[in-house]
Amino acid sequence: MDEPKVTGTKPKMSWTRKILLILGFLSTLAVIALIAVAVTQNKPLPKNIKYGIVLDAGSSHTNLYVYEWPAEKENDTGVVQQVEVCKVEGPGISGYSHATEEAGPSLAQCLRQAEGVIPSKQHQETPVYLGATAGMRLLSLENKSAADKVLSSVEKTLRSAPFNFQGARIISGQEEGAYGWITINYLLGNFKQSGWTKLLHSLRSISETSGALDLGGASTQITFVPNEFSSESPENLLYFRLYGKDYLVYTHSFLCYGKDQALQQKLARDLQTVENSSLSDPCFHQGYQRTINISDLFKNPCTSAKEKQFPFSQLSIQGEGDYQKCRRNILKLFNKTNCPYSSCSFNGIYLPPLQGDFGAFSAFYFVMNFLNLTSEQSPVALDKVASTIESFCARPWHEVKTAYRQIKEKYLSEYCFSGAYILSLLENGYEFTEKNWQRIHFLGKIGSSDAGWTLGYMLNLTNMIPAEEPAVPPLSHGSYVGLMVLCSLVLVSMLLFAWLLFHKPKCLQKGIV
Ligand SMILES: Nc1ccn([C@@H]2O[C@H](COP(=O)(O)OP(=O)(O)OP(=O)(O)O)[C@@H](O)[C@H]2O)c(=O)n1
Ligand SMILES: [Ca+2]
Repeated sequence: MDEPKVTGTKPKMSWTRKILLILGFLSTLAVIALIAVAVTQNKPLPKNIKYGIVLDAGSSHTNLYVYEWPAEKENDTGVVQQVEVCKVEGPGISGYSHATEEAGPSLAQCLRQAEGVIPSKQHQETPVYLGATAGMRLLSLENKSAADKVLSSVEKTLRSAPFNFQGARIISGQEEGAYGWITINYLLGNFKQSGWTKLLHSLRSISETSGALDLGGASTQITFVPNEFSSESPENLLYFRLYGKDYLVYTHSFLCYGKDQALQQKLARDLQTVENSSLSDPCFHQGYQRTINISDLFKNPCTSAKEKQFPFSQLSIQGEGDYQKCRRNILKLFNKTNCPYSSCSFNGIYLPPLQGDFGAFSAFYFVMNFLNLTSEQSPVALDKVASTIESFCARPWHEVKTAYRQIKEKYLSEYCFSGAYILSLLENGYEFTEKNWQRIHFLGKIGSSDAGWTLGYMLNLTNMIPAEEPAVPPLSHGSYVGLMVLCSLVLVSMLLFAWLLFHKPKCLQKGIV
């Protein structure tokens, strides 16, 4: 049987169609190549991590912080983060005034911990700094040679660690305030905004910085950018140029107004009025008792002026748990009578009108956090804060002790005093009102980093905050690849559309579908 013959010939492809097909094929190839190049060639380089160590030698204890950041992004804001914190066992380094050679070895365990966190091949290049604050400032006023010996002991230990020792020194109160302010604004991303956030911020005019409130054991700092510039008290003004912007910052550090020294001051003053060796104290819980050596009370420069002879060597403190009385008692620590400037906080110290938001950290945070008063979702009003502290102070000591067994007795017994002191300092000292109280944010950490002066100190000493804004690529790698893919898809769609226009496939011709 004859095979049926195929009739008719295949229509010849027109030249236009052929060219279009080739063009389409080549464009698809080009798009694939473009995407491949975008993804591979521009892939961010493998991260090269750098490390830095700062020891915060505070009056009550020493903390060691390890920070890390990607080497390529050193000058960006918000790239340095805390990866480790180690609390040194025992007292702050100023507590070694009678055994100065033991100050350094007390840091050894935390240094070993840092060795475990940082890859060994990077130990040598990792800078280590130690900054001592108010405890050492006081020791150096009281006994300069003991303070020097403590610093030498600490230096010896730090030099024997495998890191790159960069110095151990007492930082000034001004530096402590300024670096705390730099830290929180760096971490909050207030210094530099890029791209959309910059536009958004300028539209909402929120490119402001946040003030910093730091409460330590021996000193307290207040730092912020005031609204109006005044040259009344130049020692309280600092000038910074950061990321291309000028900042005039007010700062003051009150030595002896940290929470431990404020309590010492209060006790030294109350002692002047006692007739026997017993003192009723409204700032401790009812049923709480503590005995202190009178010679210890007058040992440091915060209290030494009040020293006199007493017919007893020990003082027995009995708690009364009376918040209102405690507030009145604390008020006497703030001398508001004479102010040589247009406005003052207390003790004749210049304070410009308070301005903007404040981040309050260290003991401001520890105490308010213990009292459950730090919620950012529903900020607690000033009167509610006061009533919470009042009811806490009114609880008998045995009840408080059983309710918070896990908390160190030294801390727990002082939260009533500390709560009352914080309110006195903020309300009476700095004159925060019901209204601007709402602008205080109690912060422990920002992201993974503790709020405090150490990060700002390291950023400054490693020149990681440039004066001028560094040039940044307009697009991030992700946005670049995304844009590439989008453009390619648009291109392919257009080619497909053009092809469909010139060569209508049969299925799209009228009447077939
Ligand atoms: N969970 C905690 C931790 C600490 N504290 C107390 O908070 C105070 C301040 O602690 P800190 O900010 O660490 O002070 P230092 O840095 O040691 O002191 P300074 O900055 O004045 O040198 C100390 O009295 C400490 O007893 C507290 O009540 N509760
Ligand atoms: Ca401190």
